[in-house]
Amino acid sequence: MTPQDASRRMRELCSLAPVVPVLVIDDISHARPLAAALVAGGLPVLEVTLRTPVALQAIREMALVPGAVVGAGTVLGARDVAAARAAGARFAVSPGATPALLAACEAEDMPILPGAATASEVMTLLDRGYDMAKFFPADAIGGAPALRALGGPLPQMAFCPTGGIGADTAAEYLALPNVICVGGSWIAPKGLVHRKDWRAIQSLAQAAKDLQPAGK
Ligand SMILES: O=C(O)C(=O)C[C@H](O)[C@H](O)COP(=O)(O)O
Repeated sequence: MTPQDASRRMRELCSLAPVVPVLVIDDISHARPLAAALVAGGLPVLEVTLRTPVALQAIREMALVPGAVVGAGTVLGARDVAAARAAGARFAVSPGATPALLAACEAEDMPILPGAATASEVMTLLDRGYDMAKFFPADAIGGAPALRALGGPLPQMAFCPTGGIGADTAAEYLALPNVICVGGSWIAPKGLVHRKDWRAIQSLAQAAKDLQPAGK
């Protein structure tokens, strides 16, 4: 898959809803009901981080939920790409981007949302043919003002900012012309997941789906 095709696919997926829930699953029994609640709330694109022993199995199970488009997060290298692909992940997300990671995704036909935090990192991705990236860790590196500033000289790169974003700040990012969607874990907080409060999570998803860009 070419970088251009990968970015086109990621732009399509990121256009399906304003928020991509970032999920850390440590109990496999949570996978299906959690995905069902998020999809029912209007957030079909789900990122399951490869940070727990059951993450790959969770991707497999969540992919069976009608309407869910499940990808793998925390994809750091070729081994993760192969494992994510075998589990049925439809896309990969990474906090950064290395030549080896990008080459693996291109070879394995895995659309990737690579991470970038600086102008040079954005330029490196643009040089390779990518025009959709994750801005990470968004809040810690300057938030919406930093992303707005990057959009001045580099308007051709679109972003999904992630990292430290919450219900209170998401709208500010969504108002930027270079933001298609935002990512975050606030839609599926640990406490609610452990209490299996799927109804509350569905409500959080619904509120996130209905987010209006600030000032628009
Ligand atoms: O795992 C990855 O690929 C990451 O880059 C990290 C995630 O994007 C953050 O964990 C988002 O989580 P919050 O800041 O809690 O919304």
